[in-house]
Amino acid sequence: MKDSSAPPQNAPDIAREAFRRLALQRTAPTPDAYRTAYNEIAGASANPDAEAVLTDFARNLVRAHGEAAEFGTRFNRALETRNWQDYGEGLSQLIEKRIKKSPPIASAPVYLPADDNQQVRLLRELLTRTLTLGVASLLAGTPELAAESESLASAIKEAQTEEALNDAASRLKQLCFRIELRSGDVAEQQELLLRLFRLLLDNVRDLLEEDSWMRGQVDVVNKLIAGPINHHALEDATRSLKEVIYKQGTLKSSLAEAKITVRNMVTIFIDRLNAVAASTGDYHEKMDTYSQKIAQAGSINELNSVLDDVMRDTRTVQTDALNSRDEMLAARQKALDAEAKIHELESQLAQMSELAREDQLTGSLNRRGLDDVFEREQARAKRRNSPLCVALLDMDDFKQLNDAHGHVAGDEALIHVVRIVKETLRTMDVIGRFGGEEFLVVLPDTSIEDAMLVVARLKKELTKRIFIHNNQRLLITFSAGVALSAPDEDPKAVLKRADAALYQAKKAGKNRAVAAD
Ligand SMILES: Nc1nc2c(ncn2[C@@H]2O[C@H](COP(=O)(O)OP(=O)(O)OP(=O)(O)O)[C@@H](O)[C@H]2O)c(=O)[nH]1
Repeated sequence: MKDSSAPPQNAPDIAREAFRRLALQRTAPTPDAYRTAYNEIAGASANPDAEAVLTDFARNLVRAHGEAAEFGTRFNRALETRNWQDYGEGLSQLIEKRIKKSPPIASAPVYLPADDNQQVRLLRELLTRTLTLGVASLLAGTPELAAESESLASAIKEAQTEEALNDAASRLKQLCFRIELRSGDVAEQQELLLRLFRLLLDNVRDLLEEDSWMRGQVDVVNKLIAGPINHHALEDATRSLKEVIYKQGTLKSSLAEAKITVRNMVTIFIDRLNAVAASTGDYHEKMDTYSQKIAQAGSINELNSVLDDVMRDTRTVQTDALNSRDEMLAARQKALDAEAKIHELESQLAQMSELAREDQLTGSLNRRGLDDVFEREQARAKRRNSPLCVALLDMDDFKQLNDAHGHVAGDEALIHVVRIVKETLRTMDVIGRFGGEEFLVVLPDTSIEDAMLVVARLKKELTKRIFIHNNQRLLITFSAGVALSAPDEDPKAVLKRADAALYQAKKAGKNRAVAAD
């Protein structure tokens, strides 16, 4: 059943109630009177709580002081007379007054909550530390950016207002932008420097082609700039470069000293020869005079005195000649000693240079050394029109050997293989370490058939001279790819063919050699 005291809910009911109210009040149903009645009924019905809210608001204002209380009284009046229009106008005026009274936003500091919650405080502290300790020290090379980072950190630490924080945020953005620009510049500069350095090294290398001992130095520097440049690599390379420079410097100065000694010896030698030539020349002249005097001598006494002169002069020449002979022998000995020293020093230099081409573990050549040898042998093969072969050897199941017997056993096995290869091959054949457990053997003046026989001989030798580790006999085998180099073939292409043949050998069951196409 419908509650007759409840306000009407829908439009037809509200309209009916409006006409009823006008009739009861004996008011003429003009459009204005009808609209007022309708709105009154509809307003109460649409939001029965709105009036309560407005009443509360007015009541609170009345409790305030001054102007606010005046507005409260006005609203109360409007409520009593249900003059919503006046209430509305009053509200607008109140809002307008409040806004005008407030100072302009720019100068109104909006204080941040005094008690930032724990996380915000932590974040603020982290940002400050990042800027002072991290970013500023990374920017040590750019003092103005480092200073800005530190000043920004203290600004963030002290920021009390939203405005101060906004200001810090835009400074932070600006700083990031400047750092980005700066690091771009540094990376570019570094790249340019490296390129320049490489160019310089290449040129130096060309100039030093004949001067083999200097190549050791160039190789170390080349290695340094080839890989990824990190702190460790830089330290290692600098240390080894210093060592090489120091050793080469010492040898160079000893070599220079030895050369000076030889030169001095030669000078003395020539001086002595001159002295002998001079005294004997003089002697011959005197002898001519004496033989004339002898021929013209008219008496024994005269002849005796001439002979006395001859004897005296002869003795002088003999003494000079003996002195010269002793001095010359001594000088020759010194020259021989100096020459021996030069040979010794030169061979030391050659060894040092070889070191840069040598694999430290096995003492065979390294990749760089192999490149040089292959290039040299290819040129020689072309000149002599002789065949040149390479064999790429890869240890079989080496990982298994490492896993079962340890890495040291693996290392010793590699050394063992190199020793056997060196002892089995001719002196002109060369072995070098191509990669971890891969070796390249360069076989000059060898046809592909002979190269296959050489590899078979190596295999046999490895089974005969078995590798022993911790009193255990371990059989080491390898697979091989053998290739004949065409006269002008790019070394990379030869190796690629050898590698493909090696792959075939592995695929076919390992412990075998395959000749490349
Ligand atoms: N001890 C030692 N092991 C090395 C050295 N260089 C490479 N190795 C190891 O050699 C193993 C090569 O493994 P793989 O490439 O799987 O070859 P593999 O086990 O010989 O197998 P196959 O070639 O298929 O016969 C790896 O375990 C490397 O760690 C080295 O200098 N010393």
